[in-house]
Amino acid sequence: MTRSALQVTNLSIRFGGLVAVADVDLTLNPSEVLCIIGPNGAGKSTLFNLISGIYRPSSGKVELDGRDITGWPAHRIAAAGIARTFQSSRLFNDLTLVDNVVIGMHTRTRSGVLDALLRPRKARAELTEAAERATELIRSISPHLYARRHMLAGALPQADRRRLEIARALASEPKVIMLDEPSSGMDDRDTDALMADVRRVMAERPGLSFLIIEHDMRLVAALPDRVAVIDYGRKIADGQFAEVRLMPRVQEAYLGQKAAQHA
Ligand SMILES: Nc1ncnc2c1ncn2[C@@H]1O[C@H](COP(=O)(O)OP(=O)(O)OP(=O)(O)O)[C@@H](O)[C@H]1O
Repeated sequence: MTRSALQVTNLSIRFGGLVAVADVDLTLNPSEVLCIIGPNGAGKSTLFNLISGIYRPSSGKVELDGRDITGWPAHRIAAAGIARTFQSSRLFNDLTLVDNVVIGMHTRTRSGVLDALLRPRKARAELTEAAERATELIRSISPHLYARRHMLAGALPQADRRRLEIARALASEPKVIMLDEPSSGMDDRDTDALMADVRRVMAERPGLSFLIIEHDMRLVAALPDRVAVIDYGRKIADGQFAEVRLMPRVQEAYLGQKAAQHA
């Protein structure tokens, strides 16, 4: 049996009286795309924060490639092979695209501040090599971004900012990459380009898995191998989108939200 890339078992977190994530089980296989969907406030981002070490779970287990990483701090989890993007952009606007990606490599570079002070030549050589690798990575992800690699990130339109964030996440050479609403703020054309980028990245990196929170049903219907639905912190469905979308519980979860919005 193949080992799962990511295994989440009975994962829960409470904030005071609120159980934001409740006994969630998830399996993400190598080379798989799994989308997490669910109404606003269902607990999707909190689940990401638990997996990536921003929050410590109240109970449950997270395993990466068979290794128990539960409760590890975020930087250790990143170094172990989980990269992520956030709903709101975390780019350095005053740095070029290449430098933003170089920063994403920090879990893979060896020189620290002390090295830079004590062995500046070695640190400089490592930085030059990182810039070359960052440039190559940008080229492999998107010719469009490659043409803009020396621009400041702050000058990029929204869709390119998202692409760059994915490039930066990939720079740490992760086993699992988690994208939090990658298509938000994109039109249909940009969303199609994003899906093409993800497929290209996957084709070039056998074994890499994607966990994606998404609201755009066009993407959810087309991109993932599987979909997991979260509602009130619990997983209420897991399977092919075509089947999951017809489940009464899933329809109720979304209808409940629409009713609340119209109240
Ligand atoms: N640090 C926190 N302290 C207290 N409550 C929190 C905290 N983080 C999240 N919550 C609560 O947990 C619940 C789940 O929030 P979360 O942001 O995970 O939902 P979501 O599914 O990602 O929503 P959206 O689709 O709107 O981004 C919400 O009720 C939220 O208010």
